[in-house]
Amino acid sequence: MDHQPENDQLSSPAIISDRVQVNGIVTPLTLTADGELWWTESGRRKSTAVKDILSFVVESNKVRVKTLVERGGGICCGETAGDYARKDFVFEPLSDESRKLWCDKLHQHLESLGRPKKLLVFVNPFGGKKSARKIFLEKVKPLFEDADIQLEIQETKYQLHAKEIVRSMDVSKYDGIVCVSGDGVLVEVVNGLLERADWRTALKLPIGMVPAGSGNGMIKSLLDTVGIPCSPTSATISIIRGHTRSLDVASISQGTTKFFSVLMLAWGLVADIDIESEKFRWMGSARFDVYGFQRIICLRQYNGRILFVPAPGFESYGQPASCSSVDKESPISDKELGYQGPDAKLEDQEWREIKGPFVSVWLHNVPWGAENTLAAPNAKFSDGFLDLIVMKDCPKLALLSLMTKLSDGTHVQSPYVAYLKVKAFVLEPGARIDEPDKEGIIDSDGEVLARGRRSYKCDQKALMSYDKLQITVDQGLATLFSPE
Ligand SMILES: Nc1ncnc2c1ncn2[C@@H]1O[C@H](COP(=O)(O)OP(=O)(O)OP(=O)(O)O)[C@@H](O)[C@H]1O
Repeated sequence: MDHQPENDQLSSPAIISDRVQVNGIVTPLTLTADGELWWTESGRRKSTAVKDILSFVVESNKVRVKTLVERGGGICCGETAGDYARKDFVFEPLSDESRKLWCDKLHQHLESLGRPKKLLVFVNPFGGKKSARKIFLEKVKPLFEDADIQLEIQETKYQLHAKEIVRSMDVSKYDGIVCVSGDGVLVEVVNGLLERADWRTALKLPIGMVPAGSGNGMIKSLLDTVGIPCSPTSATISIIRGHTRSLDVASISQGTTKFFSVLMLAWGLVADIDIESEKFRWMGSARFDVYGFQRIICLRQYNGRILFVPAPGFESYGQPASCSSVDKESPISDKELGYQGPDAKLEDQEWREIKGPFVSVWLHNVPWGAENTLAAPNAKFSDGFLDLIVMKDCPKLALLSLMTKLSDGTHVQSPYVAYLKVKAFVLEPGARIDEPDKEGIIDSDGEVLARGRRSYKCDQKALMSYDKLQITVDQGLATLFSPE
């Protein structure tokens, strides 16, 4: 016998409930305020997963609802991808009037969700294993189309192309920007938005990531935080749902030159592995492990000094230091319209210092540096602090074992690692101790920020010189599409 779902079985009130035909059988169908569809089939009650109606179309007398259900749930068959399956649910209202009412209610429900309607999508055909185009066409575009999201697609043609577009685009035309790429394009987008005169408004535009690079640290951090596997499908679904979260932005400055970082800054071992392994780009993310092993066997140490303003609770790290080497913020000229970095009174802060030699200095904004690297397990997206991971002297065997611990973040428990949170940071990079005529590389978000003398590809120009640079954090400045 057909029966309506009991109200206490529904997760939220019914928006509409009516008898319809499903697979030729008349059954009650209910749409709840949470976006669940309930119907009975062969005497059993079924439901789609909450809030996973993507869109619907009317096909003659029938209504086709495009849905996503969690793998293993529901009854329809369709493509299974990640933890979700795309399924169509088709029903036939018993009258024209009922069909119109269903369409109105489904439309109202979808409108109430605040999902993005138009997105600018960057596809980087060069990132990672050069598969972004394929990922976009096979995994991303069909889902966006099913969700009725209008796309403006832009393949990036060269380095900084995305930044160039973002700097001058009409932000009011879009509900978000999507990067089908690695973290490099995301950083370009954030920097492009911050260089605009209207950066305050522009930064409210949510940015979504679909993993198609080598590292994919940002999207891994976003999805892993809520226990979702890092896949193009889950990333696309989280963009479709339209939830957002704010993200701290670190301003790195050297004199009047500025760079805005959202992922990390590395100097020493991590930077050398990240940048010098580019010659193994064809290996995908395995390049980091292979080259990492090589770098530890021939370990380098660097002279230098770091200064930092510790977050509350981390005041015991390092030694007290004077703020004399901290630059006062440079005055803003009329020509500089973009964001100038946070208005922090650095000279009034309690600075501490650690002197070299260093094996590695690593600052992290989010937990994952790459899909297999939980660099800073305690990092938060918008706590206003950067996690600092410092390694000084460390035996090679211990270092090799630490490499294996990067995948679950337990490296920070090692007695060879100092792990703390900082509000501001100064790096004074020095030369290698084994070959003092050679210097290192400073890497921010996977790109070279500065190259020292006789370092890898030292003839190529970088944004900053291999010299003192200063970092401050602005809490929650950028906006990301996020699964929750
Ligand atoms: N058509 C292109 N040719 C060459 N480089 C490009 C092109 N389009 C974009 N780029 C540059 O490719 C660089 C790397 O891109 P991306 O971050 O997407 O991949 P990745 O470096 O493999 O991944 P990750 O940053 O996550 O490690 C960026 O600096 C970007 O500017």
